[in-house]
Amino acid sequence: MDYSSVVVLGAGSWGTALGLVLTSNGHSVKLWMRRKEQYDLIIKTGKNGKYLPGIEIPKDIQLYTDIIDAIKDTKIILLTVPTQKIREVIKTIKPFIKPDQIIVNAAKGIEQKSQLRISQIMQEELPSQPYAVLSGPSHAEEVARNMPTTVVVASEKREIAETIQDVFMTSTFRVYTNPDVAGVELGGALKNVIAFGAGIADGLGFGDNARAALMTRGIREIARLGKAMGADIATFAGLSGIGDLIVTCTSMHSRNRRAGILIGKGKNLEETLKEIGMVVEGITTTNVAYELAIKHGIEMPITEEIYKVIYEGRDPKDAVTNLMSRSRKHEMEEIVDMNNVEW
Ligand SMILES: NC(=O)C1=CN([C@@H]2O[C@H](COP(=O)(O)OP(=O)(O)OC[C@H]3O[C@@H](n4cnc5c(N)ncnc54)[C@H](O)[C@@H]3O)[C@@H](O)[C@H]2O)C=CC1
Ligand SMILES: O=C(CO)COP(=O)(O)O
Repeated sequence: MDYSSVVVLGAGSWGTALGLVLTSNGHSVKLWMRRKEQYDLIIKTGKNGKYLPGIEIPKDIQLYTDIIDAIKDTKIILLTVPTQKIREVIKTIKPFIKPDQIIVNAAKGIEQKSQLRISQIMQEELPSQPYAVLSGPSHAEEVARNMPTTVVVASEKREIAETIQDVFMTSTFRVYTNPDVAGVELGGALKNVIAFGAGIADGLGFGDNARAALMTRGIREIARLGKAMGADIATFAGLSGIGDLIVTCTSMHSRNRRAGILIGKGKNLEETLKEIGMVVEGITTTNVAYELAIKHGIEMPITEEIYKVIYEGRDPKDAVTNLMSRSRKHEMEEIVDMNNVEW
């Protein structure tokens, strides 16, 4: 089968950058955007405004504002709208989608209302549709400049994962496969919470030690929740787990980290989101992760403190004090049974 035609739904930073990868790989690419002003701006300037400054959009990328027109005659539908809008987009295309069109999700989040991952939304809305998720350490700003990047694509069906691997792979965009859809989706979503926290630490004026602590203890709590939710714990040691956590906690491209920095410096949430001007998935994911931790009985102290900062107005300095003064722990507490270990 010919997989050379792809439609990208969502023309923000990520959708545009992935559109560039696919075009450079010889695919025919359609880019759908909801807003006519954005369409007009790209036509007029050849660039995508604030979403990807300084990057030329090749004329080969066909622009659409009509989503039904856009998905026609394509083999792959790539989702790059913010997570909370994905169900709305799927519902819109549902009556028009063909059974062999593969949905590839590249958004990183969990639906707030239902607490569902994107593959679970697909199960509800389009259960027979072929599905894969693409995730990993990959800032749009670098991908759009052909800087070496590695990602992972997960699907329950090996054939689909390998098809999507071939479609995206270029000499600068290397794609691995993984069967663990839950792990890849959860790693990509939950790292944004920790990155937001790492940003807060930076905004408070802390250093590399605090960031390393948040990343190391953060991946542990991500893996704890992920395991309870059916993911393979090994996935969190991979590109969509620790890999994405590293890039998001350390890069100034990260919207989540930058938002955290502003909060750490004393801005409120409204000012922060306005200043970032792009989706900060970690805000809603913090809320969902906090609730999921309670539901599954999992200790997630970092997530809990970030939740209280965002949603209950806790002073970030108090959040740090709380984390530092927790009762003493064994580093491997969930692996080592302290009552039964000779030590
Ligand atoms: N920017 C990046 O480097 C990366 C982003 N992602 C993920 O990709 C997803 C999108 O992120 P970005 O492109 O950064 O966001 P963005 O804020 O740059 O763009 C989001 C786009 O979605 C559009 N949009 C908003 N509401 C919509 C709706 N109801 N219907 C249709 N379109 C709508 C906006 O107009 C905008 O064009 C997020 O889940 C993010 O976590 C994943 C990897 C890298
Ligand atoms: O997921 C990302 C990089 O892999 C993008 O993270 P931000 O949304 O924080 O920019």
